[in-house]
Amino acid sequence: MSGHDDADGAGGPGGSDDAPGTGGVPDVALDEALAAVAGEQPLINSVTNDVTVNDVANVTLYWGGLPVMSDDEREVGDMVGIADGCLLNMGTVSESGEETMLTAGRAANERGVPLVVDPVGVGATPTRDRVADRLVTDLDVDVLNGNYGEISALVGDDAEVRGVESVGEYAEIAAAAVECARKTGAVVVASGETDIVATEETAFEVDAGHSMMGGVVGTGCMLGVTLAVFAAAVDDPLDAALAGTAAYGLAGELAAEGAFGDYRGPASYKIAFLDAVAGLADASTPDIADRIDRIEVQ
Ligand SMILES: Nc1ncnc2c1ncn2[C@@H]1O[C@H](COP(=O)(O)OP(=O)(O)O)[C@@H](O)[C@H]1O
Ligand SMILES: Cc1ncsc1CCOP(=O)(O)O
Ligand SMILES: [Mg+2]
Repeated sequence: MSGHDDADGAGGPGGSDDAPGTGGVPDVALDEALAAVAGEQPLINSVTNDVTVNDVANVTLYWGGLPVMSDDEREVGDMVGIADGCLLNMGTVSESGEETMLTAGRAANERGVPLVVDPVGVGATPTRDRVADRLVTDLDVDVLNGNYGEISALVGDDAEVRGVESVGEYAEIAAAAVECARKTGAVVVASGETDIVATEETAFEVDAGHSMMGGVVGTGCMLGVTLAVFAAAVDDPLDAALAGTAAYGLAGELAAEGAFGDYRGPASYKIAFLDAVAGLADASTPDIADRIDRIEVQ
């Protein structure tokens, strides 16, 4: 595992710690990030929802990681302790599941295992607001992903989350993502037509993806575990979030272009998308620098 506490200080592909690339954008090498994932085969424990659990497991595997879905209070701490990354997705969280997520998250923090949180549906109900608040308050989260509505709701901005769906317009999403990063200490990925990756200081726009992705249940969940896989193999959480978000969007584009077979609608698109995730490293090693722009946020 590489984790964030490696002593080698190599910083992984690219390097936000080093000289930034053009326009203050970190110079993240996607081919190196994909190779790091393939080389390390990170074990990712996902405590996730009942709806998309199988997709989350397969995406872990297709990037080159190893999935495990331990969510039993008796063993989850041990499993996370030997893992290289951990995802907490609260999509169908129960009362006992909430405690299990906190146990898993604490084990990740104690062992320096990169932790990703997807607060699915936060903003939709008071229960979800309370669970999400506990996760981001009690745990040190490395990367937090949610759709525009969820990220806006987390910071108390106007948001409409219907069930797990983001509804409405979010003109200030970059500012909300930076505020969310300040509140949680995490690198924040706000997903939507254009993905925003934010730190406490700045925000980046990642121009990758396809509208077909919005018509498949679970693309947000699969983005979450993608971020866990990249965070496990790439030392810096910002580099990992940028590489993971861009790689995921590129897979969505390749699938939409038909590079992994014809599709007839959202169901067959999903299969092509999963194949694109599995085949991205061999299909191309694209330069993602021209897909990432810095956004000025106060
Ligand atoms: N209209 C769109 N155009 C391009 N990419 C999209 C679009 N809608 C969703 N996506 C992509 O689908 C993934 C999931 O995003 P989103 O639908 O916001 O999450 P969720 O499923 O959690 O609501 C992200 O990678 C996002 O970039
Ligand atoms: C429909 C649904 N209900 C609870 S979890 C879930 C899946 C949400 O998936 P995503 O956040 O990727 O759209
Ligand atoms: Mg989601």
